[in-house]
Parts: sequence; C-alpha cells; structure tokens
Amino acid sequence: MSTRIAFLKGHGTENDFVIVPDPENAIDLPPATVAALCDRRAGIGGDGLLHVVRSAAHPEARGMAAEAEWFMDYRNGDGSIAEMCGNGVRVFARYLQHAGQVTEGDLAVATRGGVKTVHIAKDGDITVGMGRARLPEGDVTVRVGERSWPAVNVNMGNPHAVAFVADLAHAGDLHEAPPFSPAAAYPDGVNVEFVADRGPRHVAMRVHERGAGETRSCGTGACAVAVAAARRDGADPAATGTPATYTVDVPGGRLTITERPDGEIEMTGPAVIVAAGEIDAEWLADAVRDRR
Ligand SMILES: N[C@@H](CCC[C@H](N)C(=O)O)C(=O)O
Repeated sequence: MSTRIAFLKGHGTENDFVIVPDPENAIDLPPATVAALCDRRAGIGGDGLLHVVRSAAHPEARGMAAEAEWFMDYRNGDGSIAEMCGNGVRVFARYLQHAGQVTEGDLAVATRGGVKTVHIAKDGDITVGMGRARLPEGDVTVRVGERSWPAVNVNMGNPHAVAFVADLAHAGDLHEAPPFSPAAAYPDGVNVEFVADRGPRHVAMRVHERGAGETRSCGTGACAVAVAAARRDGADPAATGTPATYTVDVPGGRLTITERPDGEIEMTGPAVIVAAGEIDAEWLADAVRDRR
C-alpha cells in the first residue's frame, strides 16, 4: 500500500460515505481497515465505504465489465459486505462526474446486486434504476420495548423488514438492532424500516441498517418502503397497471420512488461530494492494529 491514499467524503440525503478511488483494485480493504476509516471519532467517519474500482479489475465484477466500466465495491461501516446501496450508487455516480470520468446523462454501474442504470440530471438530482423488488413470504414481527408490529419482507438485492407505525418515535433510540421473530427469519441480518404516513403517497421513515446502525437515510430501504406501502394502499402497479410514485421522507432529506407495472423501480435524490483528502497510511496501520 502506498504511503498516501486518496479519499473523498460524500453523502446522499445524509447517508454518508468514505470514497476510495482505486481503479486498478490495488488497495487492500479488509473489514478492520474499512471500520477504521468509517469510525466517526477516530477515523474519517461514514455509514459505509465506496471502493471505486474498474469492473475489469475486480474478480466480483469482471463479468459485468462489458456493460459497466465501474464497479461499486460497497462496504458497510462495520466492514461487512452488502449486496447493494441505493444512496451509495448516486454518490458513486456523483464521484465519477466530479472526477471527470463521466458527464451528465446515463451511465451503468456494476454492483453486487447487478448492473444499475443511473441518470445524472442537469438539475443535479440523480436517478437510479434499482431493478425489481422481491417479497419473500413469511410472517415476521419486529419489536421495540413493549410494542411490536408485523413486518413486510422486501428484498432490494439486500434484505429489508418494513414496519408501519403510528409514530416514528415508537421506534425508540435505535441504538441496537430491533429484535424480530422468528429469530431465524434473516440468517444474513436485515435492515429494518419504521414507516409513518404523512399524506397520500407520502410517508416518512427511520431505518436501522445492518452493519451501520441508525442512519439518516437508506435508498434501498426507501424503495422497500414504497413497495410495501403500494401493496398496503391497493396501488401495486402490477395489479393496477399504473405506476406508483411515493415521496419518502428520511431524517436526512427526501427521496422519490416510482415503481412501474413491470416491477422496475426508480429512485431519485441528491448526491453530494463534500471533501477530498489523503489518508495517512501510518495512522491507518496503527488504527487497524488497535482494532485487532
Ligand atoms: N444505505 C444503503 C444500504 C447499505 C447496505 C445495508 N446496510 C445492508 O447491509 O444491506 C442504501 O442507501 O441502500
């Protein structure tokens, strides 16, 4: 590893990421390194890390290289790997624009959840084709203190449990992952969304993310919430033949989600690069050692 590693910091509706450009996949990023970089006190701080690699240079993405030049090697803040990150893809695209690799318009980004189509608009917002949701069967109950709610299972490439609540404050402080039953429902962990109504086709949510804790936004979570809300509201696009658009307020801003009758979901929202700098390799080596 070289002595100085370039990084940037960005966010999408305040879901924030350390961005590590590494086109040739030369930087080793084991979980302890990612966790040290994402540490909010002793590191740079972030809900997750976006490792920016050319698809052709990454074993998990080589098969997508013909369709998408760049691979979003996404990691959660605790160093774990996730299949997909909706806010991350927008910030990833914003980084490529910032770096002069792409301009406004369309691009394809390889992710562990497949190739995603991204549109960078003139007005600044970014739209991502998130693919289709899966709704695995099974009854799940999410609990916080004395309260419990049935949850809707929605898979957006990564797993989500969506609970409709009367008041977002009922989700409590979310310092811990909310327990659910049956305990074996999500063998690989789950992201839990709490959702309250704000108006017609307008909801607000809080989220406890797998591998990150409570965050200010979750793009795949907002899509899962829109999908669950459309089924609850009798507005399932596959059944009605009409697209369903939901406004989803998150603590860090607002996302717009549209599901089409063919099941394809689009998410639109902001993405911002806030800083760029260099990681001190000596600090990083010490920080990683301290974590062992
Ligand atoms: N914040 C992301 C989701 C990141 C992955 C998630 N924590 C998981 O482990 O599945 C988003 O914007 O989608």
